[in-house]
Amino acid sequence: MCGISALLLADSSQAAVSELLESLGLLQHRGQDAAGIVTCGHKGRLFQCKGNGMVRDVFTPQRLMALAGNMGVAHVRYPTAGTPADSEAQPFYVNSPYGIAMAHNGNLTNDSELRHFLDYDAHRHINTDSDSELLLNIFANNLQKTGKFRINEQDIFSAAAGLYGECRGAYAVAAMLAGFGIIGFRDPHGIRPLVFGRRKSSTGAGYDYMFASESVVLDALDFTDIEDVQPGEVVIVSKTAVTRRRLVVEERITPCIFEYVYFARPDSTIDGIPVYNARLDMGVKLASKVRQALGDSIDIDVVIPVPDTSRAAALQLSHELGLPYREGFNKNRYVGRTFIMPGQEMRRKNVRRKLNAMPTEFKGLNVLLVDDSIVRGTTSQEIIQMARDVGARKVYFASAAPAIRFPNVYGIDMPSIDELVAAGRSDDDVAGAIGADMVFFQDLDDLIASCRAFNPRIAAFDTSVFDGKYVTGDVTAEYLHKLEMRRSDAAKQKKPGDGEVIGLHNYK
Ligand SMILES: O=P(O)(O)OC[C@H]1O[C@H](OP(=O)(O)OP(=O)(O)O)[C@H](O)[C@@H]1O
Ligand SMILES: NC(=O)CC[C@H](N)C(=O)O
Ligand SMILES: [Mg+2]
Repeated sequence: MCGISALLLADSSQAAVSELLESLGLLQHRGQDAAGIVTCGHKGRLFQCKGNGMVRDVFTPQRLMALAGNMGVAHVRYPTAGTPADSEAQPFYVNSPYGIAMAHNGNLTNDSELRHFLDYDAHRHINTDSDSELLLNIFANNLQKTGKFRINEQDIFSAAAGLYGECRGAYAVAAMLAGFGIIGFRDPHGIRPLVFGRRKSSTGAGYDYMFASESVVLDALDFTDIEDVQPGEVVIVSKTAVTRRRLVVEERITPCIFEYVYFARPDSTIDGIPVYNARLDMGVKLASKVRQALGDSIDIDVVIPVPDTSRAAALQLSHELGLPYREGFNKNRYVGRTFIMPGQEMRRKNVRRKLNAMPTEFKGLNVLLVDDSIVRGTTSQEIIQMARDVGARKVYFASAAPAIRFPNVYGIDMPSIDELVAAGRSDDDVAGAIGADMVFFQDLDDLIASCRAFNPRIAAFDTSVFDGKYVTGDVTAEYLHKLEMRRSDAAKQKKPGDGEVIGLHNYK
């Protein structure tokens, strides 16, 4: 689940880089593997810094100074396609036509077909295994068709319409055309989020405009008039105007429900739904599930969240059940999110490095641990053991999301059904596998209701990891098999080619 942003400052003498950097800091929770910024300065020259690592590692003061210009595009990466190579850090760039830099959040489901088309028909060289490089080249190929010396907004809409016709899957995009402006668009189902907003220029030069994956970025940087880019909509911010057009209107738009469960920051609002409030409501509904299962014999002494994401749901659940809420696990704030780390061994070790159980909160007690989700079971397994090690008597485990039993193909790296602890298991079997006395999973209808409560206009969500229904309609068993072969933990152990691909990155 990558994070993307793009900024155009009205005053051409100002530099966009410091706020782009800040935007990446605010989106770090969406991708910890690579980061990058491309800016556009005088004479339409593009400047780039990107590479593997956290935001704080990739950008040194010296590298940042070199990123000149009043507009730019930025990215933090959590790979879901291709390899972890530096060369797949984003934004991607192509020189023709016009000079385009692009940052992509999501995952294309027809990447093999697009790769073939770009090679055999469009004759465009693709230098990495990244699906995002394909997306950029599809856009470039469509823009090329205009055949013009200088383009206008209509040409960009035509290129995007071509892309909508050719690309399947999930894509929220922030792009920049050298010397022209910035562009944001979302796939027709609106699976991945994208917002934009404006702000009066500090020098009175007009309005600054920004796109970002999450509204928290725009809030923090004092932007106002924050709106979602609509599914299937293209928003173009040039030096002189903002032009938007909804090119595809799907019958049902289906934002990814896992954004509300886990990915997004609680202080963001996505498609009109405040994430924190949706999580509180998940806690209310999960409480009634626990009550239903245990009836009058609730023998729980204390409710304890698994930091960080589950806190809102756990708090509200404890309130509903009239049980004390205690912070039993202390979190090391310097260890990142474990679920989005590559490789099971790394994830497992980091749960232990990150969370430490405080014996006073567990000794001799029946505890209810609450997490937002159980995916591979890495966190729950470790944490339940930790609770027992410090003297917990019974350990119940509640998940604010239903059991995850199907792979994700839209930008969450859950490619393999075999890695999902709940796949093919009953709830009792899951409890056995993670070492809990009992598990409680949210019902899917309740999860959907928790989100819809804040925006009933959204009739449905992408809930594929819970029900195996893929909203783009093109996900076959063969595709899922190929994905698993390419991206399971076992497949990732095989190293990519050792050779350095052509230097489109400059981190080292
Ligand atoms: O069953 P698993 O495969 O372990 O995945 C689920 C866990 O991973 C996530 O936590 P993470 O540490 O990534 O982030 P957080 O600090 O935001 O909760 C999520 O919040 C669950 O705790
Ligand atoms: N999580 C994402 O959005 C990933 C974007 C893209 N598919 C990549 O792997 O780089
Ligand atoms: Mg967690």
